[in-house]
Amino acid sequence: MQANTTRGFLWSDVETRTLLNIWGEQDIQAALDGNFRNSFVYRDVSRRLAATGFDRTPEQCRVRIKSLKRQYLLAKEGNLRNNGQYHKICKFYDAMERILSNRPALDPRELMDGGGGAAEEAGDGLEEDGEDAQDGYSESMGECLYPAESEVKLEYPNVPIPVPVKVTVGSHSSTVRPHHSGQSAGGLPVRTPKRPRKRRSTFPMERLMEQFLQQSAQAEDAFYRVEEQRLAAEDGRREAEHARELHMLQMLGQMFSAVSSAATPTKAAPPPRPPVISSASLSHHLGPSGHARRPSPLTDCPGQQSRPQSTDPQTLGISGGGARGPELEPSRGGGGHYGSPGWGAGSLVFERYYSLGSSAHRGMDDDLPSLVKSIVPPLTSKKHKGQDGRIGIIGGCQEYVKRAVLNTEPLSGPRCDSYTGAPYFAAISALKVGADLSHVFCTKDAATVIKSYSPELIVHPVLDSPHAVEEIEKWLPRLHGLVVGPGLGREDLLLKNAKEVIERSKARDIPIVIDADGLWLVTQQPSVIQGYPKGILTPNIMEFTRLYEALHHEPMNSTDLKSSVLQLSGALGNLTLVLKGEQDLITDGSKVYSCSVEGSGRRCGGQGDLLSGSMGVLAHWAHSASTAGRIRGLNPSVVAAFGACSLTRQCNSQAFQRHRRSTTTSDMIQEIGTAFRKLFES
Ligand SMILES: NC(=O)C1=CN([C@@H]2O[C@H](COP(=O)(O)OP(=O)(O)OC[C@H]3O[C@@H](n4cnc5c(N)ncnc54)[C@H](O)[C@@H]3O)[C@@H](O)[C@H]2O)[C@@H](O)CC1
Ligand SMILES: Nc1ncnc2c1ncn2[C@@H]1O[C@H](COP(=O)(O)OP(=O)(O)OP(=O)(O)O)[C@@H](O)[C@H]1O
Repeated sequence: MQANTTRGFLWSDVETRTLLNIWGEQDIQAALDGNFRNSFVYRDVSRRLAATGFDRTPEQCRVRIKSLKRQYLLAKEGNLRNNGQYHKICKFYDAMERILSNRPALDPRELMDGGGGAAEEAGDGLEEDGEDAQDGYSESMGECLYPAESEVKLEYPNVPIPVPVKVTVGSHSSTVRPHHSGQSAGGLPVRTPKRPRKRRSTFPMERLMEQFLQQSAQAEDAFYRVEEQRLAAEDGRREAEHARELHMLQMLGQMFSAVSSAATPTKAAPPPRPPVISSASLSHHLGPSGHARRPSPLTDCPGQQSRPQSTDPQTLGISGGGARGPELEPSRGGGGHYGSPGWGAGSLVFERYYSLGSSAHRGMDDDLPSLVKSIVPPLTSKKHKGQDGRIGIIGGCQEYVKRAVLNTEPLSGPRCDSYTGAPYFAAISALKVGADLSHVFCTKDAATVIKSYSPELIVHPVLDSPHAVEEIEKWLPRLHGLVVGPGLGREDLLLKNAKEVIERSKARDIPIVIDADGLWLVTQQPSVIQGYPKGILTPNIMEFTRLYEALHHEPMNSTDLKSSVLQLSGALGNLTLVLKGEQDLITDGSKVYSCSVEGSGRRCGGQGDLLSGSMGVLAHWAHSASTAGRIRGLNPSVVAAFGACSLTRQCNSQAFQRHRRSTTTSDMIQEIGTAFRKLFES
């Protein structure tokens, strides 16, 4: 007698093969065919198996066979034969194939409903089959795990099939209730198969695939969630580390300044008052449009008299497009004032110099380049359009107007307020830096022209409409940053509308950058932006001088620009100021930072618009970062200003390397992507 290798409910391969040999015998198959009351057949199978040395109950045999049939069916219908996978699903595929290919069809009810009446008849009840459990089938439930979706293409014989062989029928045979009274040749009762029940069986592979795909998608989701958490944790760790380093550097800086002030007590004394020059003398120095009269913020329009005339070679007018006169070259950028070694002293003023890249800066406590890097939002697939910034530009007009005089001075002639380039430069720069949407609010006539420059811009022809403020205000809830002034012109109506928009934007806490003609407005009505923590002014030397004199009612000291910016910022309620020039001076009234990223000698018009447009985006990012606690101890507006200055200068340098003297602002805009990467993403 063959040794019984059965352990518990597990079927060994030898045992399974023996079972299959018995089950495949012709008489057994014939008895099973079309016969759903088959317990007597399995009793015979069990007896024959016992004769080979394996003790299994009839029910165990039936369940094992059922399981094997499911595996076979799955492998066969899943078309796995071609790719050789079928053996993985049905180990005994070949044996099953050999046996079942002689049968007309495989009865799904044997697989799906516990073998018809057999389960009811089997006195032993159902036992869990270890191997079946491993296969993932639930034998005890008597069900296939695959829900009904696609029909199994199985056929049933219409007529009872005679059973030509003798099968020992046990005492339970009496319980078999044939539908037909006919007898087989062997005397066994032959039953007409029941009308097929409503099929719960369906082809499982599709369902399996669906489940598999669902699970893969879930696994992928879970992976990304974990990955996001990991990145956030990493960010947090880096920020904490950075904050700690900053703190230590600050402490070191304080120690050094304490030591140095103790060593040189005379340094604490106020610097000697430098020679004073007025905007008039500066204008005289710069060109023929200078005016010696000291302006008043309320009644005077100092710039109006010094407005560029067509004779000024630096004016951007069509006729003035030639190269700047060589005699003007040194005066631009303060004629060396910015670089003057004299402006380093003064106990109130802490200087910080930065040049290209974070490694080259010589700052002690505030690592501005790194801070700018830290505010740049990551590019992830999880974001939606608009999240990285929706920026609005207030400016752009195209009209030839006779200007109404705002002061007592006579107007020296018609003035062309026709600026469509400036708002375009600002808006496209905002996009190129990384804003998702850029809106231009301009006059009706300018809109088509601006739109024609770029389809990427959203242009609103509302600035001169009777309901301009209401029209623009509708958009404010959607804007993250506002740039007021590029190409705004100086028409009363437009300035009035711009002023109202600034007021309403302040009420919404939107960062506001004011440049060009917007500064003209501030010169006349400083209160429009005074003390607003999210405001930034970006004057060039002319605009700065006008502002200074309007606020201080005295000529500006142009030899100590650092003190001047501090004073002006203080007078404007610690507003952030950027004085553009050979070095850009940035302050919020507490310290002066200097951005001296190398540019070039090329000073084409529109560079300021690139600066203000990109600053609008960076201001949004910086304030968001600050709200999220990623910038501590430093005014976010200062960080944004420093970022935009570095970027503009880097663009200038890169464009100049390619185009030399023919460099234009459009060439610089082309460089924004690479310049940004080089400065902030390397
Ligand atoms: N393509 C365009 O449409 C452009 C339009 N722009 C717009 O033109 C309007 C007037 O702007 P302006 O800048 O001409 O302002 P202003 O009308 O106040 O003129 C300033 C004067 O100062 C001179 N100046 C500027 N910086 C100087 C410096 N560092 N040293 C010596 N002189 C200096 C200029 O050459 C000019 O003569 C604004 O609305 C502005 O936005 C400019 O942004 C340039 C490009
Ligand atoms: N002498 C200089 N050397 C290097 N960079 C400079 C110099 N002067 C200005 N810049 C840079 O050019 C940018 C624009 O400054 P600019 O003085 O041209 O502004 P603007 O006159 O307002 O421009 P716009 O022509 O748009 O009105 C600033 O970011 C500044 O850093």
